[in-house]
Amino acid sequence: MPVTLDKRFADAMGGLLGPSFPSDVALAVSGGGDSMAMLLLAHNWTRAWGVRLHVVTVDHGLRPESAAEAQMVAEECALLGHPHTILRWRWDGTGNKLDAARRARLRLIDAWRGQIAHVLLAHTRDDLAETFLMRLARGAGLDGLSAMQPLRALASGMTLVRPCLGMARAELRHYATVLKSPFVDDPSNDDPAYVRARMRALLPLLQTHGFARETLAETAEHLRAERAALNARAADIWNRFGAQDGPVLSLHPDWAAQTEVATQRRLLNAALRYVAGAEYGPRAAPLDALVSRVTSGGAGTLHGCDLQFVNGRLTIFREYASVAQMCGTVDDTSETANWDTSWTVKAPDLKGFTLRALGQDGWDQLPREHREGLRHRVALAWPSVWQGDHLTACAGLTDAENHGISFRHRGQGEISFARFLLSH
Ligand SMILES: Nc1ncnc2c1ncn2[C@@H]1O[C@H](COP(=O)(O)OP(=O)(O)OP(=O)(O)O)[C@@H](O)[C@H]1O
Repeated sequence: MPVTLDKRFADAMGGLLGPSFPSDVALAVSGGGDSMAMLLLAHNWTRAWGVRLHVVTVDHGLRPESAAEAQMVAEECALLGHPHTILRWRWDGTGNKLDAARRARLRLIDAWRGQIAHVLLAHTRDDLAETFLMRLARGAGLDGLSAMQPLRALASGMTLVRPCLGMARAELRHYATVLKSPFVDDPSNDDPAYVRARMRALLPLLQTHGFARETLAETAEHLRAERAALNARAADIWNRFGAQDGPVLSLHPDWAAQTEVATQRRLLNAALRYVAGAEYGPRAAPLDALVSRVTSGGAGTLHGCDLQFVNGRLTIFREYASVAQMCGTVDDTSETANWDTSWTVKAPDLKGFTLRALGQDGWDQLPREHREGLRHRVALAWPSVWQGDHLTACAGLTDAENHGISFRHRGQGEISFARFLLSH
């Protein structure tokens, strides 16, 4: 079996990232059987391709053993010769514990990865079937039911890669066992307090009534293909009618007449998620209302975005009201700071500066010549750097005008909307 699984892993990686592989990829390894098997598979694979692996474990501190488990992964990585990082997180006791941990994990890995775009996760065919059932129980639509994709670009520029989606959990655990890899079993995987664990327990029962796990996984894959086809149609419309100017998207007024409603919804859903840097799109009813409004010439706001007609084009940008409260003072000697998920601010030293949205008071402080050519409503939501009440720099101005402080939106280079649209 190990040989077969190595070949399947290599084929999956070739299909997802080939033919020219990135020089570096990150691997999220919890210490569980699936991700420890993935570590070995990736290790064997990189030997053939010369790709550098960077392994990361998030110690959630939710169980007393978590630090030792992270250490176990560190030791295995040392044996295999790959760099390993432990990121620590502590739950503040609010919200759903596992959900909060998952979100924090992605956020921490995103902040840690630096220039590495691809992060490999060890989700299996069993996870695919379980997730499908969970989403079905919640009455999800196409996006929810086809949620687990082998390749998923996030608005932040991080791309999640799931090369083990075609493999069963039992196969991966067997692989890890045969190769004598240590791994741990997280007891929360079987704790009926969690919905995923309940679905996991339900699957064998369903199987006896003719609902094969494989069929559920296949249905999820069929829906994924439908979703990909819809994304491709939306991308085609975008390529014909759309334009991106950093964080601002716009569409030629003819776009709506050429596009059926399902594709209009798809395109706007993706645009809202992209501009707001949101993990999920808006709910169906408000999205439908927005689509009918903007396709008949009206403006609107939804999901942290503002949609206005500017010079005849439907223009989509960050809504000021959604970022007006985001304000933080940098308290260490950092050269970079992140703002509103999609912006990076760089300066020789940001210590003591405050980062917030420009707002009307910031706009009023911009020299008149700097305001020319800027759009007031768009600019209000821009990140800006302040010293007390004094505006020092803001996005939309040149680095020289900003005294060497630079603002970079992830749409400027790292991940364009066109790319996001095809792989979200
Ligand atoms: N604490 C963690 N640190 C790093 N990566 C993690 C962590 N927890 C989960 N992951 C990554 O996310 C994937 C899916 O997470 P999930 O919680 O569903 O994993 P799991 O079923 O416990 O899997 P595994 O057996 O691989 O740990 C894992 O396969 C792994 O790649």
